Amino acid sequence: MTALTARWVVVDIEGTLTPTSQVHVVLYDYARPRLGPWIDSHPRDPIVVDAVSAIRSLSGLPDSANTEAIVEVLHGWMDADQKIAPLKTLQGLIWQRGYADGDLVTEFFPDVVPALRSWHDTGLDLAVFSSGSVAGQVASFSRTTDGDVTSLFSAHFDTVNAGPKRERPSYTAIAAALNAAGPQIVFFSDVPAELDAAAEDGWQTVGLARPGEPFGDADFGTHLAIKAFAEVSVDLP
Ligand SMILES: CSCCC(=O)C(=O)COP(=O)(O)O
Ligand SMILES: [Mg+2]
Repeated sequence: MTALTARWVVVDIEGTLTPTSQVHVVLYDYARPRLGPWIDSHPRDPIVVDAVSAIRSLSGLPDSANTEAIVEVLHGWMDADQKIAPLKTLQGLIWQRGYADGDLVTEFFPDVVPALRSWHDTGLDLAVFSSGSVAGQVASFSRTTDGDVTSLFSAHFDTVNAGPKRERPSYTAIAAALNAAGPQIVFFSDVPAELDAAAEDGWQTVGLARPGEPFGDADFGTHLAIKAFAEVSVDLP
């Protein structure tokens, strides 16, 4: 067991809290057939209008491109697992509805909720930094096989309110928003490049090398690497 001290615990979602298949299979399969109908049924929702306009400009589609062409771009991005902000925004809205309707339930790795609860009970503050939109994050924590765990988290960050996950300025922005210095934050992620960016900003970093996951055999370099949260303790200084 490795003992860490921190004020904030910041966690990634996919590959860290949930199996990658929870996102790539369950959530992506849910979103795929609903993207077109969602765009067409929300023609005046400014969030949807802005997302569609960003998709057009990022993909080089003309203003006249119809929903079918936009959905084709979105499916291509999903197939390539490109976590592009307007796609994540639309997915988040669809998942929010799916969780509210009872169609979706999040399944965490078994070590996750006991660790989150124990850190929260110890007095640590918990936050999320994921490519999934804040709306999607909150919805996915509201209906899980361990119940509603939204109250464990005091802050949520995504690529819109913080920035890309593999770039240092995103971590600088999050630390500022949390009113914390980098060394007071410990970040858990399965992606070494994300840990590198956080470490550049002075954060403590822990890699999740979960067996069977895409980064289960990755080289975590100088980052502490664990297979499950039970291998570390985090306490207040
Ligand atoms: C309901 S949030 C789903 C998470 C998601 O969409 C995603 O892309 C996960 O990426 P992460 O940065 O958490 O690895
Ligand atoms: Mg991840």
